[in-house]
Amino acid sequence: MIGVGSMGGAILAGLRGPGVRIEHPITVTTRSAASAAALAGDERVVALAAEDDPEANRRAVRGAGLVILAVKPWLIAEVTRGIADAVEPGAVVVSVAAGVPSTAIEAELPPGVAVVRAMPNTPSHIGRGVTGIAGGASASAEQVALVQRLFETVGAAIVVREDQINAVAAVSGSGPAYLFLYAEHMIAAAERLGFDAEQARLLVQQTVVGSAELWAAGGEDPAELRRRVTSPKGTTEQAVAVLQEADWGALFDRALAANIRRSEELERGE
Ligand SMILES: NC(=O)C1=CN([C@@H]2O[C@H](COP(=O)(O)OP(=O)(O)OC[C@H]3O[C@@H](n4cnc5c(N)ncnc54)[C@H](O)[C@@H]3O)[C@@H](O)[C@H]2O)C=CC1
Ligand SMILES: O=C(O)[C@@H]1CCC=N1
Repeated sequence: MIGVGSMGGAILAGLRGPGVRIEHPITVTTRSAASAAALAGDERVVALAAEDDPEANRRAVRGAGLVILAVKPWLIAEVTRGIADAVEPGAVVVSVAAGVPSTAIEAELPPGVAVVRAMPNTPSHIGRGVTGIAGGASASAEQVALVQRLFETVGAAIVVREDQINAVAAVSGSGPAYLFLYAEHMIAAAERLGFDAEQARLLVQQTVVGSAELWAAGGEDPAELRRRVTSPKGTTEQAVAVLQEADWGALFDRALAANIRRSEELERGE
C-alpha cells in the first residue's frame, strides 16, 4: 500500500482488525519516517518511509500481487510512474483516488498490469466500510472480484461501472463527513439548550450510533424507523416539519452534485 493517511490508514486498520487473517506481511509506504515508525512492532506490517529511502515505493511493490495506491489524486500519476518498472507483471493496481480515471493510471503502467478503482470510506477502519469497485479496461472480472474480496474484509463492497465511481464517492465515500456534520450541529444545538459539552456529546453520539445499529439490526426502511419515533400530534413531528422546510431532497441533490463536479474537475487535472 502506497500512502497510509486517512483512507489508507483506515483500510490498514481494518485489515489488522480481528477476523482478518494476514498470511504475508503487508508492505506499506509512508512519506515520513515518523509515520513508518508508528507502524513498527506489528509483524503483519512492514512500513517503509519514502523520506528515508527514495526506493521505498519500488521496494514495496516488488513481489506484490496487489498494490493499493492511497495518495492524493494529484500524486497518483507521479507515484504510479515511479513504481511502473517494479510492479510485477500480472499484478493488480488498485487506486482509491477520487477523480483519477483508470486510463490515466494504465497509461503509466506496462501492459499486463491490471488497474481497478475502489472508492471506500473511513468506517473501513473498524470493518464497517462500504466500497464501490470498478475495473479498468485492463482488469478481468476475476481481478475485479479479487479486489471486491479484499474490501469485503473491511466492510461491504459492490461492483459498479467506472462511470458510477464519482457518484459512489459523493454518496458513501464522503458520506461519513455529512453524518459527522449533522453530529457537530446537533451537539452545538444541545449545548445551546444548556447541556455541558460532555452531556451534549453523549446524548448525540448515543443517538447516532444507537439509531444506526437499530437500522442495521432490523433492516427496516428508515422511513418506518422514523415513523416509530414520530407520535401523531407529538413532539417529533414538530421538529421534523421544521427540518423539512429546508427541502432536504433538493439540498442533498445540490450537495452530491457539487461533490461529483469536484471529481470531474480532478479528472481534468484542476
Ligand atoms: N479520506 C477519505 O475518506 C477518502 C479518501 N479517498 C482517496 O484516498 C486518497 C488519500 O486520501 P486521504 O487518505 O484522505 O489523504 P491523506 O493526505 O490523509 O493521505 C495520503 C498519504 O499519502 C502519503 N504520501 C504522499 N506521497 C507519498 C509517497 N510518494 N509515497 C508514500 N506515501 C505518500 C502522505 O504522507 C499521506 O499520509 C485520495 O486519493 C482520496 O481521493 C477515497 C475515499 C475516501
Ligand atoms: O474528499 C475527498 O476528496 C475524498 C474522496 C471521498 C472522500 N474523501
